[in-house]
Amino acid sequence: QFPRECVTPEGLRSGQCCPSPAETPNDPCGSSTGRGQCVAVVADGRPHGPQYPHDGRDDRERWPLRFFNRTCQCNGNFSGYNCGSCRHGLTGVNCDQPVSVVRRNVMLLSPDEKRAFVNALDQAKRTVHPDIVIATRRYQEIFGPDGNTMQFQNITIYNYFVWSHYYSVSKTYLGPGQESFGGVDFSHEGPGFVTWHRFHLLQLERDMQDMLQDPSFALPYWNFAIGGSTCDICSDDLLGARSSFDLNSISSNSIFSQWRVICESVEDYDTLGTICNSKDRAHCRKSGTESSPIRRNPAGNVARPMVQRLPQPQDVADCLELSVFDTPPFYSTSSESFRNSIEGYSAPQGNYDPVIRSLHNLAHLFLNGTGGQTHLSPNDPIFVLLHTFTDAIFDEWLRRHSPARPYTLTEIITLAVVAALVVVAVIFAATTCAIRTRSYAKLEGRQPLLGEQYQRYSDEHDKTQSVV
Ligand SMILES: O=C(O)c1cc2cc(O)c(O)cc2[nH]1
Repeated sequence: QFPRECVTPEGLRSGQCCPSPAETPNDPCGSSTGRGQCVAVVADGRPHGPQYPHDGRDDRERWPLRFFNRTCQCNGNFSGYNCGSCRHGLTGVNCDQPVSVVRRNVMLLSPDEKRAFVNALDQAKRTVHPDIVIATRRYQEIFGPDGNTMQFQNITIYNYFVWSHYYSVSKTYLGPGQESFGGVDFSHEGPGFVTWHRFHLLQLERDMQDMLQDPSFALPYWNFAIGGSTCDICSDDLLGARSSFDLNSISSNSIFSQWRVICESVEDYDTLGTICNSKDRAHCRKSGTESSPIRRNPAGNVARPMVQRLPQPQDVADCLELSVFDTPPFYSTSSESFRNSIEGYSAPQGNYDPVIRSLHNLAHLFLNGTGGQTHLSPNDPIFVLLHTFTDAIFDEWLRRHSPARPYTLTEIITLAVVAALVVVAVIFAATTCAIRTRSYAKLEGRQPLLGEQYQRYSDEHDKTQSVV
């Protein structure tokens, strides 16, 4: 997924993706106005962990170096692929006006607010992303059969949200006739789980703010930690009630019954070596089959009773007690790890047990359908609300256990200077004391004990009373 302006044959061959902000053409990254500059990308070069035994086989390794090695680095409050937008929470031409973006409990929205949110999601499902296009082939084939037909497609704002999640979890293609490697997931089962999903949500929130031209638009959240087996947000004024005709479908009174899922033909992508793309639908239509509606059957997985109920409020309280963010082996088998507990591969109290599913994972599996399969889950818009709540718990954990931030160079220098001054002051004070003590000791024999002014104490007077 890249800015549309960067995916020309010349753009990709140059390895540089440094577009100009819309207001200032021919000004890469808005450098002439101090918004940013075009710099070499520095990607993590450390070796992969044991879970991923390949090297150089997957476009996603050391992202985005397979495609681009120079991109915009924005200054201060500026942000975006061309530094043409503001950091979250800021607005205005100079990005210096704070704007409050408050995520609220979706159940507490007014009927008008609920309607506006549902309509905004539906608009995002239908609106082509103004800036971003998706790759439909791996890098090897990205220039097309003739070397000049770029293999990128437009995608809608919401489908881009679905696609990027799919891209992060999809298998590593090892070549024709070889089984793809499914042992790695770039956004789950590891320390990046909470931060990856935080950025994912911020991207959608930002895209919807731009679409609605409302910089204060906030995604609401679903408090899924309510126990029991009722999906409280599954009503037609929110995310869609259950259909009366099909246990696995959404009621036709909900706009979400009209939504069609993308990225479901994983076997085809593997065989053809393609990536999920919107041609799926055309292909399916030609062959007489539409792509599928969202499937959802909350609490309906009778084969797995453990996932027929939602997490309990105490589960949230318990995982917030874990003070260590993540623990070795930094995987879905970690114990005493806040990350693995909120993700839901260990118990909320921290102990790992392979049969346990809790918190975030349990909420996904409870949905029992599209929302419970990693390559498809964001197709069900409940994903958005499930993850804003997961993110709220992460936010609370950061407030309670915020790991000490490493000092910056300026802070280190300031601390060193202050420490040096303190040492000099202590040495000076100690030396002065020592010299004075020595000279007083010499005088002691000749001086009255309390000095001149205290000689007016009269023996007749109360010793506590001054006669000065
Ligand atoms: O089986 C699980 O634990 C499971 C399913 C599922 C689906 C999903 O979209 C996730 O993000 C996580 C997840 N875990």
